[in-house]
Amino acid sequence: MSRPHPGPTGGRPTDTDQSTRPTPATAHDDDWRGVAAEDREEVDRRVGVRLQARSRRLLRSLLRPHAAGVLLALVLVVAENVAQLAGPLLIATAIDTGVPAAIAGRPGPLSWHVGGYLGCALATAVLRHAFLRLSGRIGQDVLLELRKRVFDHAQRLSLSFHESYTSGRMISRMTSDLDALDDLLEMGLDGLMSSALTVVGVAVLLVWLDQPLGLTVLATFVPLFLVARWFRRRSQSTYRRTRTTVARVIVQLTETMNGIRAVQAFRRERRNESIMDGLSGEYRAAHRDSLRLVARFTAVVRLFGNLTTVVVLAVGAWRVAHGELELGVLAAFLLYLRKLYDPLDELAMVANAYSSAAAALEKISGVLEEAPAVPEPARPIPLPAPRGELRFHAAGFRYTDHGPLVLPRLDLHVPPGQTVALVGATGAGKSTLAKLVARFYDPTEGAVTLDGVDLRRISDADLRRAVVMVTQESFLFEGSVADNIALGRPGATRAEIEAAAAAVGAHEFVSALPEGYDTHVRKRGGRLSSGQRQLVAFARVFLADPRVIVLDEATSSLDLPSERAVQAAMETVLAHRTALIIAHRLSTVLVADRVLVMADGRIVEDGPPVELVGGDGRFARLHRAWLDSLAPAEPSAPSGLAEPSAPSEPPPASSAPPASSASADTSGRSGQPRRDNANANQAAPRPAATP
Ligand SMILES: Nc1ncnc2c1ncn2[C@@H]1O[C@H](COP(=O)(O)OP(=O)(O)OP(=O)(O)O)[C@@H](O)[C@H]1O
Repeated sequence: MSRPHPGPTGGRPTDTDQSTRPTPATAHDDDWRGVAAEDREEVDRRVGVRLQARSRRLLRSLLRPHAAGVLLALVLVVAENVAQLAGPLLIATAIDTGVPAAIAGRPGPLSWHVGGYLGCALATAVLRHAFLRLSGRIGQDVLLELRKRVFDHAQRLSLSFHESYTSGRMISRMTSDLDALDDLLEMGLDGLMSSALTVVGVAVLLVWLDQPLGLTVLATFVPLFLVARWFRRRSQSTYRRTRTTVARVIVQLTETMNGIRAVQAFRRERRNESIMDGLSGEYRAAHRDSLRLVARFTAVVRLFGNLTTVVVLAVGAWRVAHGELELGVLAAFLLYLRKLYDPLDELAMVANAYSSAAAALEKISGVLEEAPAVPEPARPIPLPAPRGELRFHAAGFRYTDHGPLVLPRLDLHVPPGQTVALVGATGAGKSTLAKLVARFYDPTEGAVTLDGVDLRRISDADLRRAVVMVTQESFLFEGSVADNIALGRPGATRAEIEAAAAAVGAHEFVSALPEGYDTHVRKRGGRLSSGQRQLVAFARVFLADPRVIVLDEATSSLDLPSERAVQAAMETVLAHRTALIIAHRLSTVLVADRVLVMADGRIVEDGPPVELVGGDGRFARLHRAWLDSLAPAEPSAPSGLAEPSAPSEPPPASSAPPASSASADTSGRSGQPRRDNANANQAAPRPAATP
């Protein structure tokens, strides 16, 4: 099920799953695995067969735990159908024997027939009720299980999968696709079982009642079968298209709503409207095509039904007139005919729901088949007390199989407890390096180790305990402030949560909130300011107490007091830990023990910050360029360096860090010598705060 494949999601087999790595000979055969064939409306026979087999496997695995229930449902529906089918038979014998006997003064047989008919009617009602309850419960249990499987699996799929798959498509799998399956389970189990049984039962009875007429009716099944086959083939691609187009609508909706601020800020409403109109039009067209198909199919089935009734009536009447057939038998025959074609109509509906659900299952099973690109090791090496020593061993990385080499063979050693600031122009590879440390991705070549152990050999639990990445977003989940801090260490006591908040200086503002630590932060922490959100995120990390922190430090949006508070909190959190900081502010760069200047995925300078600033390397030039940019009268910054954002606006350290200003607001935690302190105090604005 979870066999890795070289798909668009970047799922790469690792050394932990060598045994299942596809060989080159099978690479072409794998072009349908996972979500690889998801956007294809037309698939060749080979792929179609495999996709259907995969869907069936999933359905079987979902139904297996309910085997006993499904069996009981089958028994109930068979019994119900028997009871229902007995009705016309009782009427036939009542007409042919019961009524004449009653006319002759013997009401006994007719009363038996009437009583039997009543019993059958009651049994039908009771059995139907029991069947519907049972099948409804099984259907909902199956859906619950599938929803849970998809959600759990999606959470474990790697960042690379979600980056290319998008949340909109995931939502589509969890909503409209599951709804399609719900429709099938709701009406399908009932419709399919009772219709199929009725058709078979009626067919047998018709032949038993009168062989020539029965066989005439059965002959019409041949063209019906051909029509059904045509419908099934056509509906597969139509429903595949319906599922794909509805997913596109949801993707567009999700993207628009997630970026509603940007949409309004850039007046993108018109453009979005035309995109949405196009996508909705495609969805409507696909849906309309499927409805047309159903309309044609049901109309043909009806036509067959009615034509057959006409033939049976004509032939039957002629035979009754010639004494070859009893009137009661003809009446029963015509009643049964109705019972034959009504379920055929229903079978058409079931086939419709089945095609829709099959297309949905194809997509859902594709997601479930995706393997995490960073799988848990089968035999992890325990890391109970990590020291925090990081090493890159000729680590190379590309985001996609054929994409550019973003990090070409990187060698790096970070001793335990060292604070390393990563600087460099945008796109230099800082975040990529940081993400490899947090194991959001595995290196394409080489290895990254923690305390000498390849990250791929460390269990998720150990790795998450040892390494924590804090991103710029400081993502807060819905829930209270305390809940959000406790994410760092689930099960932490209230006292521990408050102590963590106090350690990073968050206790004061949290206590001042209307309900203190129990205050609900609202969606994405919308109730808190960005500085407060960062403090909560730091408290979370402090509580988690990891050995290694990877920090994408961005405080450019903060006002001065908030930035100071965050800076102080950060220093508390970083103390005695190995830290890799994507430094956006010079204050951070200078408190680091070491600066790595990156360009094109390589480390081009490496040393203590004061040394680099004092030298004549890239970092020093960047620094001087920024200083130059602060003096409008003087010549502008030398070209060929990362440009400061504007002459009057200090750039983030990741572009050009000004040493001077940073010294003014750092506490000197690192104890590094400050060769530029004299400069610092006269210097100008803070680099990342307001100019
Ligand atoms: N998910 C991704 N898929 C494909 N390419 C990516 C992805 N993320 C980053 N890249 C590419 O990798 C290179 C390095 O990006 P990275 O985000 O590591 O740079 P960075 O130094 O952190 O930049 P910034 O300071 O702007 O965040 C860039 O060329 C970028 O386009």
